[in-house]
Amino acid sequence: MKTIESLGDLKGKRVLVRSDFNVPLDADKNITDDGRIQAALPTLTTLLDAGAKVIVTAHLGRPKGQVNPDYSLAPVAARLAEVTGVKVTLAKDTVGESARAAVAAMSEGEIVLLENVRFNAAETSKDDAERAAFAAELAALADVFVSDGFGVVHRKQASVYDVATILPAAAGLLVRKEIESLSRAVTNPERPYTVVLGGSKVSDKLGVIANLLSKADRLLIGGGMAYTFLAAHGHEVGTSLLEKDQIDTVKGYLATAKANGVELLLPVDTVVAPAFAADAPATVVAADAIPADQMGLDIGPKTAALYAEAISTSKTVVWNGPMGVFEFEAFAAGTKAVAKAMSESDAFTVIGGGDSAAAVRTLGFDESTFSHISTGGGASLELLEGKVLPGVSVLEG
Ligand SMILES: Nc1ncnc2c1ncn2[C@@H]1O[C@H](COP(=O)(O)OP(=O)(O)OP(=O)(O)O)[C@@H](O)[C@H]1O
Ligand SMILES: O=C(O)[C@H](O)COP(=O)(O)O
Repeated sequence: MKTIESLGDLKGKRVLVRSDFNVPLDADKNITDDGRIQAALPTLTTLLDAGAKVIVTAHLGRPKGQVNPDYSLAPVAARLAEVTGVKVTLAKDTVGESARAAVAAMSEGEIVLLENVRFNAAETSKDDAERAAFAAELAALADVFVSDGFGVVHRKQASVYDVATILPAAAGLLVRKEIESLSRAVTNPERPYTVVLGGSKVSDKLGVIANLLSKADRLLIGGGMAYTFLAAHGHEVGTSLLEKDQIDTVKGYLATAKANGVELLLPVDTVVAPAFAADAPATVVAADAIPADQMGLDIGPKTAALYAEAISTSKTVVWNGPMGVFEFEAFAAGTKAVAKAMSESDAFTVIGGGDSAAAVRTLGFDESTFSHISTGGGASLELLEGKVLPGVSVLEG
């Protein structure tokens, strides 16, 4: 991938940077986890120090091509000014009059943040010509392009892909670091190579599981998706999350794992409750004894110990998706146990994805005890699946 250095002397140049500032906000629009903003800083400060005029484009949520103040990047602009210490101007639009005026008025060493790029329907359009026309308007604001929004490099969107075909383009430091770290786990991992998968949606992660059955030595399954696996084993799962239409596929995975010699570990016990609520009474039951009127909301303590042991004896560990409903204290122990085992391990440890990364931070773990915490959810999963990502391949050459 082309580096920022390949763009030459950037003093006085207008540099368009695509960042991923899709951060979680509370009801009062306070940023609850600014990990993605912090992760963007190395590239932004490198460009600011080089005397560039830094124009940042980013999205927040999925406003579906409509201007919607609920999805304004205003909270991000304020935080960006705090953490960079430089002047940050939020343009009222992405490529319109306000954006052009802000860029024309900016000085070297300053940032202009363009308003949510997804307020423009063309950004995510499936029509190549429509996207290209919008990308040309973005490109007209700048001299060169730096792609640094790792969380969106799996999207073939105007501000990620098309603009890189118009302007001289390079990968930012975050995109490089993410690709290097995740590649180390995907190609040639030190073994035993263990992948811990959790979260709520089995269907979203089927492609990854299929791919990992020929790559990983151990697969540890937790979170909401575990119950579809338990059902495939013939266990009753009560009112737990269950994707019935995936049971046959999952049965196939269990057979492939056996045939390939992959250790596929499922919960042996689980924490259940009568309702999905923070104050629901929690009970530990064996994985084959889930009561009909209860739902599994976390892996149980025996499972947590087994998974921690499997992690501690591995040389590469990749984790995506929480082991339980960690947002509720009563169901956070499984996620904490996995995070603790990873943080204490000497292995190359990668946390892939939004919710798991946020879980690690909100549960109070020191980020430096993990080898790499990815800022990308879908993007890191697609890399694990072995897919070519459009926002990466466009930077090669
Ligand atoms: N047993 C369970 N029942 C219901 N929900 C669960 C269960 N275990 C975990 N979850 C929920 O799964 C959610 C995370 O699922 P998701 O698949 O989106 O994870 P992720 O892959 O880390 O996210 P991202 O795609 O942002 O990277 C959490 O909000 C958590 O509360
Ligand atoms: O949150 C994410 O994973 C990225 O910002 C991508 O968002 P998207 O799934 O809406 O494209």
